[in-house]
Amino acid sequence: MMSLNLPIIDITALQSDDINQWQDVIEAIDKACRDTGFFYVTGHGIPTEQFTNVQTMANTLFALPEATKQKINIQHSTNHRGWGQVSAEKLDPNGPSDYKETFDMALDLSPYHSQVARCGQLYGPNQYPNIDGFIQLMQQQYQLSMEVALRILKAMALALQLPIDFFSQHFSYPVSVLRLIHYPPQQENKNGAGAHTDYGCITLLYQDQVGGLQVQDRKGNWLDATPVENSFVVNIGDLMQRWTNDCYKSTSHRVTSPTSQTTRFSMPFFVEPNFDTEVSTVASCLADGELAQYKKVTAGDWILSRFADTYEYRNEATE
Ligand SMILES: O=C(O)CCC(=O)C(=O)O
Ligand SMILES: [Fe+2]
Repeated sequence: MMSLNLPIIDITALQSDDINQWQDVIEAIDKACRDTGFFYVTGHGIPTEQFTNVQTMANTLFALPEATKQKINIQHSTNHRGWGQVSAEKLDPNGPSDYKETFDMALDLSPYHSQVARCGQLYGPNQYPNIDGFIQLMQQQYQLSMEVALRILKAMALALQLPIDFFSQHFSYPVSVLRLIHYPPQQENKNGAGAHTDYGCITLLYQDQVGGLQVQDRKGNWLDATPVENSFVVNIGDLMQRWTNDCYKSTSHRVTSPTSQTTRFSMPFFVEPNFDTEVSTVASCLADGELAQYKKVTAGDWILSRFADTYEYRNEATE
């Protein structure tokens, strides 16, 4: 398996109030988005210690007895929060089930919030395990990740000759999700997570040093996205691809399971805007007379349609 030469982009400059300082980063991000749609980001400002703490917390969660985790099973959540058992997901609908255990959290809204009435399938309360400090640490991580994401989205907007807040303005009630993933080792079947594209704007992925993430290049080859310490792997999701008329590519990726006693931890932050965000091709991504390839879509409707492909139990529930 070949390694992939994904660019490593230090985004420290995006913390500067002086946008002139952003130029090199903007150009590097723009190039990576037009090329593989995958890049590493360093200089995000989140200390290593924070990730270590979250990873320790995740280990505690996944080590709980099965019966305890069942109490917060995502299959009993109307708004897709909580613990997902091994094989609950099939990211490649035509492939085998994913060999991974998950925990999803997002914006915590009361069941009576007006957004919940708007879309109860994506908004509402979280389901948390009863572990000291868990809620606070996860909410912190969500907040910190969101700040990094919005900085990157601002750089992308500028790269696309759009107003700086073109994307970030749609994050007052985001449906973004922070997910913890535990990949147990396997002997035979090597699928950890099936080939897929992500649904949203971008994804920030923290991964430990075990490896297993693979990205498909333009020729269809699967290449290793080897771990880079203290970085996020950033990739483009479907909504951004639609917004940019394929200028920015939503690239297929998958995960192979670790073998022989190793477990792998990863933590994607799926950066997804307000449910009602209308996504239609931006003018700067169309040449004169060129037609948009995608119809206008509402972010939430798009995400729900992709969910339906991934989780069989959701279809059973709605049929
Ligand atoms: O665990 C990983 O490295 C990637 C997971 C992923 O692609 C996803 O959950 O969408
Ligand atoms: Fe993914």
